[in-house]
Amino acid sequence: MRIGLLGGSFDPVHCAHLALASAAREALGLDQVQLIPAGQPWQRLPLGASPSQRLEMVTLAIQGHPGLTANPIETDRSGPTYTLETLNALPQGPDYFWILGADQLSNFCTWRHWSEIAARVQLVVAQRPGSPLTVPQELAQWLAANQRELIELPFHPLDVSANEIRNRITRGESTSDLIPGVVAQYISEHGLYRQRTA
Ligand SMILES: Nc1ncnc2c1ncn2[C@@H]1O[C@H](COP(=O)(O)OP(=O)(O)OP(=O)(O)O)[C@@H](O)[C@H]1O
Ligand SMILES: O=C(O)c1ccc[n+]([C@@H]2O[C@H](COP(=O)([O-])O)[C@@H](O)[C@H]2O)c1
Repeated sequence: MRIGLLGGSFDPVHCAHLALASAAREALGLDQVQLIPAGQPWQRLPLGASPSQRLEMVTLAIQGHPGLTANPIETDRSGPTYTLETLNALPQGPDYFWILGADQLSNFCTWRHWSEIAARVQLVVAQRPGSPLTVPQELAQWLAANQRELIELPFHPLDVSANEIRNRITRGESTSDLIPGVVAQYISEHGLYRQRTA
């Protein structure tokens, strides 16, 4: 089994997340890609939606996307969300591919025990407008020393961010081009992002 993992705050999930997960699945021949909403993304708090709301939005968003699943492993856990803890809790056996955008790659060496994460998964990075795709020096050295490579995913750049979506909702503007209709409806029904949280 080859399983892709796309972790995120998903506050809210948007079309670039879905495109990224599907692109990785196709390009790398993955059996499935699991979207994993972080329970308490410690570098991100406060968030506009609760862990269960972000999980529900992801569950709605992946409807009709074959091979994409929502994994509640991090929203079911309490305390700050550390990716290594998640990897430790996943079943052994499959080959895991951790998918991330260029912005998070730049940040990767601030993750808790990042080198253990890099040893456990194949890292897969996608370009993102506004974030030059640069490999942090420490990670580049680690990859070379451990004869490991970073996979660069062929991915058509999409200038979409959850921050832009939250801002638009706060301003009362449409987000229909950036998020699935079911997610827009959920946000409206739950009154999310009408006021700025950070
Ligand atoms: N437009 C995009 N292109 C490529 N990767 C993306 C894009 N949007 C999000 N990602 C990646 O998806 C993962 C989860 O992202 P996250 O849930 O934090 O969304 P975000 O849009 O970056 O949020 P925010 O705007 O609040 O910072 C991260 O690895 C991020 O780099
Ligand atoms: O493990 C860590 O210390 C760590 C630090 C920062 C980010 N992450 C993970 O990176 C993913 C993307 O995070 P974010 O902030 O872009 O939503 C998400 O799965 C986070 O849990 C993980």
